[in-house]
Amino acid sequence: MSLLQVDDIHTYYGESHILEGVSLSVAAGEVIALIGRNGVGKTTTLRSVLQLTAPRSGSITYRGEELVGKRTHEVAELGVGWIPEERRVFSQLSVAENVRVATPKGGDVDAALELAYETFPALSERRDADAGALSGGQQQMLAIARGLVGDNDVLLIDEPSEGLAPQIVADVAEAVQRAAEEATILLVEQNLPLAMDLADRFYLLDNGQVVEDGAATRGVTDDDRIRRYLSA
Ligand SMILES: Nc1ncnc2c1ncn2[C@@H]1O[C@H](COP(=O)(O)OP(=O)(O)OP(=O)(O)O)[C@@H](O)[C@H]1O
Repeated sequence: MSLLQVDDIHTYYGESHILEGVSLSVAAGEVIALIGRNGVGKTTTLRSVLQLTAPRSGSITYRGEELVGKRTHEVAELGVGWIPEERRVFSQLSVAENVRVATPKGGDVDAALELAYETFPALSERRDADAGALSGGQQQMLAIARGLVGDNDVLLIDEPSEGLAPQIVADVAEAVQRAAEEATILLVEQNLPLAMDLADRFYLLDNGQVVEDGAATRGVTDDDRIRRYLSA
């Protein structure tokens, strides 16, 4: 049974019809990559799941429970975590404080810190540094760590490699892989080889519709049809 099921959703910004019947499913433990050119609706799909931009029609269920119609904080409370492209960390707080404030009320802060540091040893070394002083890759790790300690079973991760130098992208890839040991992941990623390395399956979006899906393998990066969809 799928953990997260998106069924024929139509999502708009005002009059602009952005998602035109997107369906996808994510099973527990999977890493799913959502790929496609700029502006095809990848971020909007994540925003739809979170009810940040609620679909006008269609259904999104999490553990069988309908999310459409819920408030975003209710979706978050069910265990759906969001790691937006802007890597939301508190730059003036230390690494440890960033993890602490992401721990749910009444949660075990020591256990959260241990999980964060065990998953990302680089964060352990910088635990007292201000988050704003971390490298881009380390900030991404911290953003993912905050998602993990927030008691989330699913993480929606938007473009984690965006704007990072190639040697740092490798750190981010490792961060996503480590997070995948703890949570199910729906990942938006423009870097096709990286997406194929990280994911079990992929969905390719074009103009607000899923046009391809399948197993995520390196062979996908050579597929002419897929490459045509991805070239601008
Ligand atoms: N707040 C908004 N108001 C109006 N239109 C928007 C808004 N956000 C996004 N759009 C439009 O919706 C479409 C889909 O955007 P979306 O961000 O989902 O694409 P994407 O596939 O994630 O691409 P990118 O990699 O550029 O983020 C684009 O045409 C975009 O211009």
